[in-house]
Amino acid sequence: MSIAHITDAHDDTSDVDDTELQGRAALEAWVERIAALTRPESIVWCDGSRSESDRLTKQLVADGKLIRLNPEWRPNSFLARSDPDDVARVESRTFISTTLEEDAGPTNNWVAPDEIRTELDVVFAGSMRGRTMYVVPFSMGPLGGRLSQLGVQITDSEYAVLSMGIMTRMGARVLDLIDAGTPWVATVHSVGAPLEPGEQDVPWPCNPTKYIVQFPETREVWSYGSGYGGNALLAKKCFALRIASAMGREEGWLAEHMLLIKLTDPRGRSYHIAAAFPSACGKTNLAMLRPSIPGWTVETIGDDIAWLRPGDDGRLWAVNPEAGFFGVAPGTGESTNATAVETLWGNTIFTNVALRDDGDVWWEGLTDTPPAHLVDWRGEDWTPDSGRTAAHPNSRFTVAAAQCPQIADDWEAPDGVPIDAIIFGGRRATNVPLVVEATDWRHGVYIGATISSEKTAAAEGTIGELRRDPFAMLPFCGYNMADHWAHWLSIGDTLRFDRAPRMFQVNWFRKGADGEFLWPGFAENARVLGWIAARVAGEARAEESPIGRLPLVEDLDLDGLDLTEETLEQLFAVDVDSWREEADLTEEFFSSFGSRLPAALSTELAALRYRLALADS
Ligand SMILES: Nc1nc2c(ncn2[C@@H]2O[C@H](COP(=O)(O)OP(=O)(O)OP(=O)(O)O)[C@@H](O)[C@H]2O)c(=O)[nH]1
Ligand SMILES: O=C([O-])CC(=O)C(=O)O
Ligand SMILES: [Mn+2]
Repeated sequence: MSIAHITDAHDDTSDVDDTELQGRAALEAWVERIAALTRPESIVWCDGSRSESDRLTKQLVADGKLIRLNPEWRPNSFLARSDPDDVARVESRTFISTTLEEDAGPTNNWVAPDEIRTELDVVFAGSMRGRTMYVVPFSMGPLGGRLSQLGVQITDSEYAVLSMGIMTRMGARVLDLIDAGTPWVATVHSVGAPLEPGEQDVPWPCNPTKYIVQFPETREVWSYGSGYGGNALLAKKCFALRIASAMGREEGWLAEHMLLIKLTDPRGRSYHIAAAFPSACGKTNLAMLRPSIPGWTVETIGDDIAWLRPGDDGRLWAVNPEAGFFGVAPGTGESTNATAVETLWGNTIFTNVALRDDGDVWWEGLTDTPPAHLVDWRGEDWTPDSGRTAAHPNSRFTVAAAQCPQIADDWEAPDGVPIDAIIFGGRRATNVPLVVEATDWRHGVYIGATISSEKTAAAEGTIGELRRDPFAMLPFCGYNMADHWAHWLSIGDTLRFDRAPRMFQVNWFRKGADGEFLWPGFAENARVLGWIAARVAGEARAEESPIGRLPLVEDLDLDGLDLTEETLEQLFAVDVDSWREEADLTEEFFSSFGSRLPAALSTELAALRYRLALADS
């Protein structure tokens, strides 16, 4: 490993005043200050090189923290088994710390900055004792790109360093930009498990007490106690969504929980589409779709996060700030997401999947029939009749986006790609049709603001329970959600009306009376994308309904699908009574934002009720 320098972390530098420093000097002063607080044994500046990651993986394998998979099946790939109590984001311990509580809003856990800083000072004091502290400089978005931002993560987790190396553009080149004066976001992470001299480490150090604290006003993240992705890879949800959304609000752009794709129709016309679905609701799958309908292609740009900015041309431009995928393993297989399966051929870190006897990995849904014997995600023997899943439901893969066989040629375009359509979705067993188009931008913002979805395994809590998840940003918006809606409305005002993206709502998860999904989903979702593209091109009709514009069934390409009339009807049914109840719930939800709620959204709600009343008469 090339180590830029190792400093003696025990110098007392806490009285350094670094507020006047710029560039590298400011970075170094900050690193010294964190080291003085956390007291690591040594400091390593990461350069992002292959030799660095090779050295780290070797070290982790030797320490029993990673299992090297059989290189014959999966070269340069590893399995990590987390602590069984550190398997998902912990929303109850995730805080937005702003001076005023209203600036965090009713959907965030707010905590006062001075109060939490005092607490963090206590928990971080000595938290890295006996460990190495890594300094990880990274760029979100292509280095030097117009929509890109820099950050630095300090961490005492080698797993986090390796994962950040995959998920971001990490390393020495970022330091050059910092030297040149480019601003950067400071993020600090500790697993919160200091080692006493001679103490044996555990495979997955973490702490039962966790803090994931965002300070949007000073653009900082402090994360303690967890090694899990969303809590520990601070570039991702903490920075690229929570901090970046607040930055975007000040600077006139948007940080959203969205996948990005380039869709090409049989005539060779391309459309760029952004889609927001809550965690574990199909972003990665849609991002890597292989259309079932002939002549169409989907290319992947991003699978989780998009940064969007109005261009001088009146269009909305978007970039994927990440460089890798942190995807849900279960349900990813040849028949559902062959692209992901191919992407995972090597150079992948798997977390909490099962280990096969031949040294490869397995999870529910990878193949139809499980192997006769596995070691499950907890490290215990497993057979198909064990009565439990072999992989954790939120088990994940971490892999470079460049390895995706259908990555788009423009995925790293420094100015991003122009967006033609925005899709909102969620997991709804009832009510929400397969696809509906918003009548205009304002209605689209209303749809985004009222998204609700059944809970999944991506966060702690009760799976299946319905919760509001506006813009799929409930756990990720770094400021008052009502201000986020207002920001969307004002972004709409800056776009040229004929060039603004069209907005849609989709639902792959509607169920019939038998409890089965009505829509086959996955590759067949291309049929819905086909209709969306045709709407953008002005080539498909739509039927007005109280909740928006529905396709005429004859305009949907359903060739080769085995759907009964009745199923189709159920897929598109708009039940006025249930929508009245949705409207009542929306009113209640909106009222929790008090006077911060944009008037335009109350108007949209009133208009929906009016249309429902008309439909009923
Ligand atoms: N029935 C059905 N299930 C789907 C569809 N698309 C995805 N899923 C399942 O939904 C789960 C989550 O899918 P992902 O694509 O990983 O979801 P995600 O939104 O990327 O999740 P995060 O990475 O947590 O943000 C997987 O088990 C998929 O198999 C679909 O069209 N229909
Ligand atoms: O952030 C994570 O831990 C995983 C993820 O993508 C999500 O939960 O949306
Ligand atoms: Mn995903």
